[in-house]
Amino acid sequence: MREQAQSVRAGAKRRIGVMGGTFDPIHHGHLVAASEVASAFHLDEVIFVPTGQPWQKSEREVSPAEDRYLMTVIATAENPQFSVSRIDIDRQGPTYTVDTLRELRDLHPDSDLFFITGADALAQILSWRSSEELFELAHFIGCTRPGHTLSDTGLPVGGVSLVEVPALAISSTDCRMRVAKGEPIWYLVPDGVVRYIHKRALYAPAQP
Ligand SMILES: Nc1ncnc2c1ncn2[C@@H]1O[C@H](COP(=O)(O)OP(=O)(O)OP(=O)(O)O)[C@@H](O)[C@H]1O
Ligand SMILES: O=C(O)c1ccc[n+]([C@@H]2O[C@H](COP(=O)([O-])O)[C@@H](O)[C@H]2O)c1
Repeated sequence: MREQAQSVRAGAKRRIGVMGGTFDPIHHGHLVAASEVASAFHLDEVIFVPTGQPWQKSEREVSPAEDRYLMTVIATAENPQFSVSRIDIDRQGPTYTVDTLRELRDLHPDSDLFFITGADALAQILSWRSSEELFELAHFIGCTRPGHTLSDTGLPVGGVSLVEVPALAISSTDCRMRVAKGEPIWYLVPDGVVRYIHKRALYAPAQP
């Protein structure tokens, strides 16, 4: 029976989760969402893809891509199912998910891609570049997030699944504000990320 299951699996396509984000900084809300979706959708792996230039966040200064990339590596290092890709930070210009998914499809032609997003990002998806093509490249999985309504209204039928994940009312904005005010972020982000933020003096108020 076990051998049969393995042979079925051997012929199956790999199932790859893609968790895109600015990750400024990465926090436990991101990690729980990725872990829950990996389990619920039987994913073989999840690739975290830090954005290069998040064009819909252009109204605020974003930390250097290299810092956001390294924090994401630190946060995911212990999980053998998780890895981090540089494709978006190494591409020039604004980051568009359609480019991310095209590149990942070319790198993993025999895999099915599942793009993982929180309720807030899912609600904006029709404003993303080439949004109609996105649903041909990947299946989208929207996760619940405290303070946001999860809905697939207006999105292609069959192109999106909605998943309830354990609620973590954590945001990168709140983490940045806490650091700026000298408040703790222990247990909101992985310990190594707390130490990295202090080492690089990220989010600290500018010196007069
Ligand atoms: N607590 C959370 N629960 C579920 N999904 C989340 C959570 N925080 C972020 N996400 C999702 O993770 C992805 C990347 O998010 P992002 O890096 O922008 O973090 P953020 O906390 O929303 O940042 P910011 O506060 O700077 O806007 C998005 O799809 C977002 O919806
Ligand atoms: O493709 C787009 O036009 C687009 C616009 C806004 C956000 N995204 C992607 O959505 C993901 C979450 O973005 P953010 O800004 O909430 O960190 C991340 O992978 C972004 O690249 C993509």
